[in-house]
Amino acid sequence: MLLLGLTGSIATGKSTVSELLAAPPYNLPVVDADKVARQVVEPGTAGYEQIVSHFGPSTPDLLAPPTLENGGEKGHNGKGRPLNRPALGRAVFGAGKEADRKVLNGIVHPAVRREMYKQMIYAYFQGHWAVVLDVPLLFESGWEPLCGTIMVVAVRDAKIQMQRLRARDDHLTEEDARNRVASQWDVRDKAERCMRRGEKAGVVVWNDGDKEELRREIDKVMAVVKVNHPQWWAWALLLCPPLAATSGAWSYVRSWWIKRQWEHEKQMEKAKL
Ligand SMILES: CC(C)(COP(=O)(O)OP(=O)(O)OC[C@H]1O[C@@H](n2cnc3c(N)ncnc32)[C@H](O)[C@@H]1O)[C@@H](O)C(=O)NCCC(=O)NCCS
Ligand SMILES: Nc1ncnc2c1ncn2[C@@H]1O[C@H](COP(=O)(O)OP(=O)(O)OP(=O)(O)O)[C@@H](O)[C@H]1O
Repeated sequence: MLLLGLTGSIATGKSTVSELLAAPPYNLPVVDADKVARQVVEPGTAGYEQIVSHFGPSTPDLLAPPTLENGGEKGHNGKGRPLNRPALGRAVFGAGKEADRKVLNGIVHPAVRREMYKQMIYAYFQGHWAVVLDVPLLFESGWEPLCGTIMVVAVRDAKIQMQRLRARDDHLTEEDARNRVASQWDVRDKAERCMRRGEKAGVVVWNDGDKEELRREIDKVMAVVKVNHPQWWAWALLLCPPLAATSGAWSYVRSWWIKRQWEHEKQMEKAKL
């Protein structure tokens, strides 16, 4: 089964693409890291407790105000009110907040990884030819070598990204939006890094146009991905676990090598400046 990593930067269109891939004619299962990241910090989880204990003292509005809809003072399950996500966002995105963001990532990411592995294994045993891993921080958090193919959804014009982000999340101020964009790698760098993997292992979808154009672009790109990863190969991997292990290991080593070379080049470029 192909692990198709879907990434980009904030508001460049990953969720829009994952909806297209989950619908006919593709019907692919999607493991959505943002969705899982919400589940693992619901009241009553270990993630929730750790976030409240670390960020509570410095963030007075960390929990959503009590309302009838969210279950009042003690929340729906009696384990606390849900997190006030915009407030937590302000605590971790922005200049000088890298250490707090690291703490939050350290709490959330291991739990996200565990849940994502479970969902991937489930998709493998269902015999799908591919599973989409929708992971915004795929490159930043080292998931890249796991993916047989990576699809980066990118925009050439940074203004479009900002406009779409502000239109979708109207609770964000312009500064909030800028901080969020700046907390990730530049999406054009991600596109370049993706192309470095070669056509079989990396595709870039440019999403500066309208949604109809995006759909056409996806159809074009998916035709290439399907030729490179046919259904018979998915069945061969399912029926022959040693083949799956060898193929997975080869793909991992190749991707790791490309990642290493890229990092080396970037270091050399920095040293020249
Ligand atoms: C800070 C939080 C509470 C803000 O919640 P909010 O509902 O406003 O945003 P949401 O979770 O929908 O994320 C929106 C987008 O922000 C970006 N983003 C989220 N977390 C991070 C992060 N730690 N670093 C950089 N970008 C991030 C992603 O592009 C994501 O798609 C939330 O983003 C969070 O818990 N982040 C840490 C977990 C994480 O890294 N999630 C990303 C997928 S693993
Ligand atoms: N081609 C397009 N034309 C117009 N609007 C678009 C296009 N692609 C995406 N959008 C809109 O831009 C916004 C951001 O898209 P989307 O939510 O898919 O991004 P994302 O990369 O998943 O963001 P995040 O990282 O925050 O999860 C959404 O409101 C979406 O409807």
